[in-house]
Amino acid sequence: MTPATRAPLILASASPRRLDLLAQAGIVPDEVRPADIDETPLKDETPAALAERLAREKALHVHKAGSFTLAGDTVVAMGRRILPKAGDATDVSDCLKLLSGRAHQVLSGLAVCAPDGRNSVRTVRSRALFKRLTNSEIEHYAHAGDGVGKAGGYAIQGQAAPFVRRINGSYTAIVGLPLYEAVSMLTGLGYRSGATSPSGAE
Ligand SMILES: Cc1cn([C@H]2C[C@H](O)[C@@H](COP(=O)(O)OP(=O)(O)OP(=O)(O)O)O2)c(=O)[nH]c1=O
Repeated sequence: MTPATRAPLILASASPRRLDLLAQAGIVPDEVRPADIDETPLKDETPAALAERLAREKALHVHKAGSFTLAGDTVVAMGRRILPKAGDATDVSDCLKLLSGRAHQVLSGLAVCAPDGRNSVRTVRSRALFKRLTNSEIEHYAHAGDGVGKAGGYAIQGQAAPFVRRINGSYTAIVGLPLYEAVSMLTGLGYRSGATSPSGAE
């Protein structure tokens, strides 16, 4: 085994959740630099294509030669319909009315830029099924503030947890960063954090 290279890691994110999730994997970025990009979907862009494009753009926006850069993007969709990142209680309530009693997809774009110029991008797909929500549950949650700033207007790690009957895929992806895939991509491009690297079966 060759000695580990230790190029710095930049997390291209303003999301405290992404930082916390990385810390769970024993990875502490050397720098956190939010990427201020336009997140408007392109005409006819699919949810998966949007998540992947935004993750790539965020990573490229802040990447510096000689560093690893990691970025993610979460898109909540019902079929081809992309739900907004909720800006206020009304958005949260509109999203929950759509999500109530139905299944939706969570598309998690991931992008890693390596110090040697290589890039890796992928999308992780998860699915969540919501219970049927009462008007009072919707209004209570919308005014609690928990869903504001979240894709699809809810946070599975917060007060919306009891709304989720079932998930398929990756819990950490729904929270904001698919950890298995993120760590695999980083280590695949040569990042060494000192923490365990993924191995064996998924
Ligand atoms: C569905 C869901 C989304 N979210 C969050 C994760 C993301 O932070 C957010 C989706 O917006 P993103 O644009 O993916 O991320 P962000 O704007 O918060 O941060 P940045 O672009 O700087 O990295 O929704 C949850 O926290 N829990 C959930 O259950």
